[in-house]
Amino acid sequence: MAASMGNNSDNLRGVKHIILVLSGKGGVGKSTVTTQISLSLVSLGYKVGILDVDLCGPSIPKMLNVDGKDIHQCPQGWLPVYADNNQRLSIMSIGFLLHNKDDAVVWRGPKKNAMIKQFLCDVHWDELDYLVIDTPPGTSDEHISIVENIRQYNPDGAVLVTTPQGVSVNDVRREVTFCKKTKIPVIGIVENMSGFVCPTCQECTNIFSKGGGEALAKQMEVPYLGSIPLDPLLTKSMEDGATDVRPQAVDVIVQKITSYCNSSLESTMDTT
Ligand SMILES: Nc1ncnc2c1ncn2[C@@H]1O[C@H](COP(=O)(O)OP(=O)(O)OP(=O)(O)O)[C@@H](O)[C@H]1O
Ligand code: SF4
Repeated sequence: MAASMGNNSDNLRGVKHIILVLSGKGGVGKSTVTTQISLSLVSLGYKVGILDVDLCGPSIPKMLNVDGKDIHQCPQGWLPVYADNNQRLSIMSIGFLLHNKDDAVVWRGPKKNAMIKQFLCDVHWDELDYLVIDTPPGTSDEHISIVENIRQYNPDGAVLVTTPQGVSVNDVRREVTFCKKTKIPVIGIVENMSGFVCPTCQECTNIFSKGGGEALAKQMEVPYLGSIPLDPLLTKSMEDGATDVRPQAVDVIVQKITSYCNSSLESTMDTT
């Protein structure tokens, strides 16, 4: 891991909006949704940063084809890696800092929490419209650490990712409770892997019962942002680090996220 440095608490000051991406369990597509949301924001002209704090499974660098890049330091902290030629998408991942990909898996809680704190404070993002934070699965001490370290920057809220299966939906229920307890607003729920897109004819077939995320959103009185189907072309593009396949549903979800964030910014300005 890179040399440690002092906490530069001003590094998030130039970030207009902070969004957390949470999921109740692993493998439901949290990193995919983080990446897709970010690419959609960039396509709208925003300057976006992705902070990959998934200590045990940092997958963002591979998905954006910047795996193995070296991290450089400046007086204010670590410099993120650009994932596009126009320098509108910058990435910082715990994966860049680990010599051995299995290191973080064996860390105890306090070491993980210290790492998260340093990671949130010591990355020099400069000016960003959106910082999208990919968190570890579940609701653990690590999540509390993340929330504690960003609270002073008024994060806009959390996007909760679920899949249509009942067990995943139950996990999201816990995430909603976590957000309520930690006073992080829920921007909304995304149902991922909702139906399967046939690679031959592009027909979408529902394998699991559809609509669990929407029903849960209604029940928990939080917004429903939309569903993203399981698309083998998307799996392949994520594996190859390509950024050319973005389901249409993502842009619709991002429209809802940006209008939520703009209205939360307006209401903050009204009260200041
Ligand atoms: N809508 C989708 N269509 C096709 N493939 C998808 C979709 N969502 C996720 N995947 C694939 O499923 C796998 C798991 O996704 P991802 O890594 O985003 O999950 P995760 O919840 O972040 O997992 P982890 O808990 O390990 O961080 C990846 O191979 C990804 O490409
Ligand atoms: S959706 Fe159509 S093209 Fe795809 S596998 Fe089924 S029948 Fe074949």
